[in-house]
Amino acid sequence: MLYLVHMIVNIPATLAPEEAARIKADEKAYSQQLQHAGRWPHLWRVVGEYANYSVFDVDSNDELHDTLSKLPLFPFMKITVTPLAKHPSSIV
Ligand SMILES: O=C(O)C[C@H]1C=CC(=O)O1
Repeated sequence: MLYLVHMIVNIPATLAPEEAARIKADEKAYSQQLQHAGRWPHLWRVVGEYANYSVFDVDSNDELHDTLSKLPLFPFMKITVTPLAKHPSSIV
């Protein structure tokens, strides 16, 4: 199942810079692990924003929720999920 996910990151200024850097490094490692596993096939930066549009390829709503809630930046994100279905005119 494919899901379009919009993530907006808002790290509070009160978080220590070293802690923010550690969380971002953990986030990068976790996201690359999911990308290598084929679970996160698209990750695109929104130009001019600390935000991304991603496509996740997972088996269920529960798996997506579990995956997203384990993101190290999850406590600092606003996430919007759009489930995707095959378009009848699509040739792929
Ligand atoms: O930078 C972001 O958009 C947030 C998050 C998504 C992947 C990653 O490494 O960080």
